[in-house]
Amino acid sequence: MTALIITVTANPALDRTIVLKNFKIGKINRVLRSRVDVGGKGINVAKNIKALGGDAVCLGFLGRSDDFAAKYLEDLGLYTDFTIIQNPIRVNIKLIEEDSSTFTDINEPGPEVDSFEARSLIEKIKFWAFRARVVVLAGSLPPGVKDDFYNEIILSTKSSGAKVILDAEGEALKLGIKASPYLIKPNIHELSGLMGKDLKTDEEIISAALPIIENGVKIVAVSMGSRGSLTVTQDKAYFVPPLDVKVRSTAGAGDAMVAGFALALDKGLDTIQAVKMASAAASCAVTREGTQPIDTESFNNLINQVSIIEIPF
Ligand SMILES: Nc1ncnc2c1ncn2[C@@H]1O[C@H](COP(=O)(O)OP(=O)(O)O)[C@@H](O)[C@H]1O
Ligand SMILES: O=P(O)(O)OC[C@H]1O[C@](O)(COP(=O)(O)O)[C@@H](O)[C@@H]1O
Repeated sequence: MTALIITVTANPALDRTIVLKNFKIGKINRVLRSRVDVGGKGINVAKNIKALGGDAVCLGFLGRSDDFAAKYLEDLGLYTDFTIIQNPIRVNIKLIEEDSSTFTDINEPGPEVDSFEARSLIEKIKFWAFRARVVVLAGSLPPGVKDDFYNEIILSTKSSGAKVILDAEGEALKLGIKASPYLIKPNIHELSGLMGKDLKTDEEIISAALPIIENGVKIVAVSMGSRGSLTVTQDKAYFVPPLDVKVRSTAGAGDAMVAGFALALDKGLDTIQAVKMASAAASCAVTREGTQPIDTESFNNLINQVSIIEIPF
């Protein structure tokens, strides 16, 4: 078997996207249109890897009644090996207000997971990591799963040689970083939360990223929403301004970015190529409502428009 990309989604979700003209709080709101996507961070990463011509195996938790979600992913051509748990996955609301182009996420905590279920996912990940070049650990942890979940996975898959990408927040991110994943992709709010202060300037972001790199993480890719992204390595920092696209929904932009990085690492591309793929994928994602996969044609178009500005430090 050739090397694969493994994505782990501990907290999958059905993303219900609701489009309104404008949200009137305390009133009846009529929905213009809506859609449902099988999502959650690792799953979105896998959907986008597939859309870009790669292969991925989706691991994570799915409830006993959620086999439709696995079927949906298999119909997209993805491999799945979910750990089946008692309780069903959550529903997350993605609210789009057309008039103001405002995007609001309302995420449920997710199903309760017991320690036996958590242990069996860890064992599955260990098995698959030895068949993978890249392992993506992404998203929140559902109730019952301990904050050191990602930390334990990173440590226990080290000997596999697979490169781990971690996209998490809060304590799970903090503890995960201690195990030195290859790449982390916090957004600016998540990195600010980690530092305990609001990071605004490039200099502040670079200063926050460098100690993380000194501790063993190779790449800190910080997404900054409509401001683009800043990717920091041991000796270089690359700023990518946002591309000029029509933004229809920001949900899933970070996941598309991670998909670009994962695919680039899987292909053994250098950091500049990886940043290009990640940025083009993220820009593609914002042009589509909900967390549907990106499309190859616009990706191929946008990748030529990515400009990378090296920031000296
Ligand atoms: N409003 C926006 N306009 C243009 N590009 C955006 C916008 N929001 C996100 N992006 C693109 O998607 C990337 C990831 O978005 P971000 O919101 O920072 O991630 P996350 O979804 O993880 O919070 C950004 O670096 C940028 O390239
Ligand atoms: O696990 P979390 O942090 O609650 O995030 C889950 C949500 O994030 C998404 O994966 C989108 O993430 P991004 O906007 O960060 O790319 C949705 O599919 C899902 O509803």
